[in-house]
Amino acid sequence: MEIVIQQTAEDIASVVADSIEQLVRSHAAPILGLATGSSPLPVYRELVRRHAEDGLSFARTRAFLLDEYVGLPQGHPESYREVIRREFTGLVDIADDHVQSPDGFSSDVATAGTRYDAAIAAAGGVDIQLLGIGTDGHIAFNEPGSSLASRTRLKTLTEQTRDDNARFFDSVDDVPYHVLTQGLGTILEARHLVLVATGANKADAVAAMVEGPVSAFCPGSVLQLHPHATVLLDEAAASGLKLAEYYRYSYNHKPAWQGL
Ligand SMILES: N[C@@H]1[C@@H](O)[C@H](O)[C@@H](COP(=O)(O)O)O[C@@H]1O
Repeated sequence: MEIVIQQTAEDIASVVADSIEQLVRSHAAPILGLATGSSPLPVYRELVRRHAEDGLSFARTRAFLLDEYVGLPQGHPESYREVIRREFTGLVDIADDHVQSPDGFSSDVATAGTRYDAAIAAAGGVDIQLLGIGTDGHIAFNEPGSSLASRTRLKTLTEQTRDDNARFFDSVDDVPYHVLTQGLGTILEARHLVLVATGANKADAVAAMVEGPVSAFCPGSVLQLHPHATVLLDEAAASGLKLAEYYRYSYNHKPAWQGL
């Protein structure tokens, strides 16, 4: 796992956008894994800017979302399908039918996960998977206790996550209890994992993910098992890391050709 500490969320966005741009320009059929939440928003803003100003095209790109609420009506503004359309895919030239999400609107949520994993595999797998982390250490919607080998499936949100996400709804009572989420095993199959965390409220979860034991108790810690995982942090999110100085030193001495 590589830890990259930057001053601001915009600095992080620029580094991540470089990596995505390199993939999208060089690959015949790039596959992006997209995350919702506020952490990746500066990355999306930077990609939209590069699309508008530098001609960065996503016409050959396909995208898979990490997760989706279950029980919201189709087209609900806070469904992750709508959020990603509003924040990113609707603002660039990626075809709408090239963006897929777990079908939280399905009458058959029990099998929706299996169908979603099959769709990702049929597309050839995800090249770059963007991730955030919840204050309880969850990635996508894999709450503490999620199997490290889990596949896309129905999960129940913790009260902490429902409280954290209440800011997007009129009240916490409107936050669904259930979600469909890529499993930790599904996420591990992406070729490059890129996790972004900013702010002091993420410092404990980041420390547990990076320097704690690999444990279902902190689902983000599963990144320690991936051969190519990059964690991008601002100073506040990195403030609980014991080896922060080493991570800075290592990144500063990285060969220029290596990229993320
Ligand atoms: N399902 C999403 C996660 O993918 C995201 O990482 C997390 C943190 O969100 P934020 O970046 O807004 O803190 O929120 C939600 O629970």
